[in-house]
Amino acid sequence: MLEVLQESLRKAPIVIRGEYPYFIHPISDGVPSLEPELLDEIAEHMINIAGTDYDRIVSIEAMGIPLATALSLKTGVPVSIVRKRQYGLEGEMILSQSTGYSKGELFINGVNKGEKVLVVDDVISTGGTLKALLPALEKMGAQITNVIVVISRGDGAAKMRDMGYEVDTLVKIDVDHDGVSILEVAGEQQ
Ligand SMILES: O=P(O)(O)OC[C@H]1O[C@H](OP(=O)(O)OP(=O)(O)O)[C@H](O)[C@@H]1O
Ligand SMILES: Nc1nc2[nH]cnc2c(=O)[nH]1
Repeated sequence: MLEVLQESLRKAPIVIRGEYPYFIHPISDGVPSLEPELLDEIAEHMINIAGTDYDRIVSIEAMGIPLATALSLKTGVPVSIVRKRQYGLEGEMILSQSTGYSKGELFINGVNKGEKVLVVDDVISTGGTLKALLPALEKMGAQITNVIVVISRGDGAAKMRDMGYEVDTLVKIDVDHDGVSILEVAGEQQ
């Protein structure tokens, strides 16, 4: 299951950002090369989890964009990207994002009251991003049907569950200075 994703994670290099061992992978960074087979495997898996019954796919720049695009092409569902830049459009929602290595603001546009929304992203780590985003989408009147994140590292997904949000993840990993270890793969017995 998810063989292309697992193989690519085993090859992921690590760089140190401050104290934080940061893995570099096509899905989370777009480098060195994001192969269509990998995107296809992930998009198919997301459709197996969430189906296609939603009005909008919401994802976060930068690395949610290829995932949301691949899913949109398969499902015919439109995409709204949560941006790190302000547009000042009517109804724009502003929120504060904090990750393990950055802080900033996010801006949501294009999500309409009453819409069924699928949220996808590349990585969940501290959960800081989704902790800010999911309540904001609900405040805008969206009904969140599923939240799917490709790679889980750390306890962000568990924290989101404690807040009442189920986050499906495709692989759980651990990262240290030597590389990535795969702890769990969706749909596989451990
Ligand atoms: O669970 P968290 O600790 O919040 O981390 C997860 C966030 O970190 C990454 O984005 P990043 O802000 O690095 O932006 P990028 O996609 O532009 O690289 C990832 O795409 C998530 O949005
Ligand atoms: N690429 C990448 N994205 C992340 N988002 C949260 N942690 C990480 C990480 O270690 N690597």
